[in-house]
Amino acid sequence: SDYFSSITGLEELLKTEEHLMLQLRSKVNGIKTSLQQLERELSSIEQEHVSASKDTENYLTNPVNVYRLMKRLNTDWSLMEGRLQQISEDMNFNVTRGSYGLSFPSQEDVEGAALALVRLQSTYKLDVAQVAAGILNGVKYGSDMSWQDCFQLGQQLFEMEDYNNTKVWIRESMERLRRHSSPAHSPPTNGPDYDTLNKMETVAKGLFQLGDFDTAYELSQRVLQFDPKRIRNWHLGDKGVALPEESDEPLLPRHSDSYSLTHEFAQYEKVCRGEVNPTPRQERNLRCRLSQGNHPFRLLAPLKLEEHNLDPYVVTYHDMLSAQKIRDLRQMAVPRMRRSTVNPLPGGQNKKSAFRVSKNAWLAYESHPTMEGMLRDLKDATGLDTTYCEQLQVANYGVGGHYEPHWDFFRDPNHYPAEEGNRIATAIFYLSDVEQGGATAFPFLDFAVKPQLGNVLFWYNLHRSLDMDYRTKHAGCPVLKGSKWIGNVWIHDMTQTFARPCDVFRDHEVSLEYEIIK
Ligand SMILES: O=C(O)CCC(=O)C(=O)O
Ligand SMILES: [Fe+2]
Repeated sequence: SDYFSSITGLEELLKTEEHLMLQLRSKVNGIKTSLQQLERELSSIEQEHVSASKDTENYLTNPVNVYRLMKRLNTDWSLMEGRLQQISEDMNFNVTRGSYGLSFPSQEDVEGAALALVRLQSTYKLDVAQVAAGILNGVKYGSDMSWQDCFQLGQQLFEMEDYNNTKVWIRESMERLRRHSSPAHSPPTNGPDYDTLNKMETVAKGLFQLGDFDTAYELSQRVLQFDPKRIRNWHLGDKGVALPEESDEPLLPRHSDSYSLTHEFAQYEKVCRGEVNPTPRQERNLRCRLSQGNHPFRLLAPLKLEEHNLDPYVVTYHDMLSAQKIRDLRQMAVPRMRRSTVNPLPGGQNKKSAFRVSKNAWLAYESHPTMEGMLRDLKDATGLDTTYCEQLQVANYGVGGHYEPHWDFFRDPNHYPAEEGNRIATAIFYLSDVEQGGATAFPFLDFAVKPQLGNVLFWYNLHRSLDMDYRTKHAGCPVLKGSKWIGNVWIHDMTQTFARPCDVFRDHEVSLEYEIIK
């Protein structure tokens, strides 16, 4: 399960499909050959029979013919029976049972994939007609979706009780059917199967109840066009139009989670879309410069530092990791990747969540020189002591994968070892580019950072006083196109007394107002 949460899983599914394809192809070819043989034998009998019927008397007075007729009926026909039996046995093809060891998506996967699409639609304000045409933000990628594809997605969303999106996709489906097929009154060439017709009927009923009469009417007319007999079980509606019988259960839209309705969430989505720009006053103090960091070697090989924000301090170090090292890292991580979890309540179980859709693996720094080098470079760049770091967390987000706004520090001291302290700083190594979407967004700071292979995004989660800095709330925006890889380094505070000493005054009040969700 969890195939929808990252690209690595999806490759398995392609392999499954390839296996099934090859199997079925060889079956179909085998059946074709047997049928051709059967065809030849049958037509030779037919020929013989025709010539016998033309002159029955002459035929039956010839002993050879008599013998052949006997033999045909006695043996040949039962041979045919056997052949046919064999063919029908060959026709058995059980997709899941006959494919031991193959990966299949679960119902949860299908739902996850539908949710991802809807998430992208709403975060990036995508036009459904464009998405269906395979166009993302003006770039044409895939092929068009058929009316059936759109209907299937709409129907899936209907089952998931996401009625607003149901309407949008069913409308698109009908629009496509109208455009690509014959007019409604002429008989269709290739109609949907019985099961799909049932689903169309159910969704049509639902849309009536939801008040989308036009789409419901069009959908039900299509059902009749494909299967006119169904009208027998329908009733006459208001304007003398036949409608599928309504069910009496009212449709209540699924309770959408309250966070997605907040002003804060709207701001987050804006930042993901790149709709907010830092004010000139904010930007005036920001620089891109060469920095020697905290190590004399960096005089020779200075760091390319880009400041995003000074308080709280958020910066990018450019070109910190070569493409080759990144390839090695990702390779090490792949076999260990598991669905990412979140830990929402103190003492609670880590849980899979729609809040965070990705896969990750934890790797020990000591296990490879590349990772040791990453820590060393971080230390040189920031001056922080790296004695207390969690293992490197490599994460992969597939299309629609995301991580909703959160803080990296732990609010409950039980969540970190007392001798290590809280997560004072985060460094995200970008292990890939992302074609569209997937930025790291800071909704309270009004900017987002686009992943760029080899760069490191670094910030302090805590004030100098080690109080939590609530302004550092951040998120991984949904990936619109591409596959996003990151390596998270979390540095803890216990050994930073000299690296980042506290101020004379406790400086945490500025961030307190950001603790409350607005
Ligand atoms: O994916 C991102 O850009 C952010 C990831 C993140 O915040 C985290 O893993 O804690
Ligand atoms: Fe984070």
